[in-house]
Amino acid sequence: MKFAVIVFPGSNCDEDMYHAVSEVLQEEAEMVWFEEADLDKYDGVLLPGGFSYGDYLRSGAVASVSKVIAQVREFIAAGKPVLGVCNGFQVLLEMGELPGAMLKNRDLKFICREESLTVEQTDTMFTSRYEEGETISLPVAHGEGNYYCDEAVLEKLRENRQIAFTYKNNPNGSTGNIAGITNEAGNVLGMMPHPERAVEELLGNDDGLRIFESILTHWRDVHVVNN
Ligand SMILES: NC(=O)CC[C@H](N)C(=O)O
Repeated sequence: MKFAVIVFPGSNCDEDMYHAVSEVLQEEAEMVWFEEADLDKYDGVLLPGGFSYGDYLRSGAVASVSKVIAQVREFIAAGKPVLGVCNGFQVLLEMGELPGAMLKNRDLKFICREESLTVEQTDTMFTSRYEEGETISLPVAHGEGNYYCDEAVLEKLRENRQIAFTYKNNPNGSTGNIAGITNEAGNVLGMMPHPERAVEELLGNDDGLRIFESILTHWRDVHVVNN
């Protein structure tokens, strides 16, 4: 499986994402500068964390109208997997590919620590390797991680089983304790916690690795023909 890690001016978790996929998952990955992307040759797109365009206007707002975005939309429309982490999640929200918006953290402070999460949904191409209801621990690092949506959207997210992860101890004020959601079609996951920072014991925790393994498992199920 071949992944593109999209790099924007101000991305700072791109190397971690690349490491997670190429060194730990041991699949192909390339760093792709947002102006030079040709996403046709990739099977998965990873939108990494960071401060794209210095979080100018709102986090992810400028990146969401940058050059690569038309191709990301085509990639999503083709049903291929797109994972947005932290700033990547913010970009997907600003694109309108995921419902809701991101506000500043409830306490107006940048939060950088491990958080316990509940895996709410395992029937997705991103979470199939977890147990439903399982508690995992992942690092968070954000200033604008307070996920907001109105009651009607929250209801729809619940009904469609689009809530993938919730916080056990809501650190930022997110509606419904939401830490990560998928799109309706199920091929886009946006999440604030950083799975790429928790993929091996050397990093203190490997709870994030199963997200990448789930994507790979799904891709193999669809593409690898057993003779
Ligand atoms: N780690 C990150 O991706 C930071 C996200 C974002 N720019 C924020 O602080 O909210």
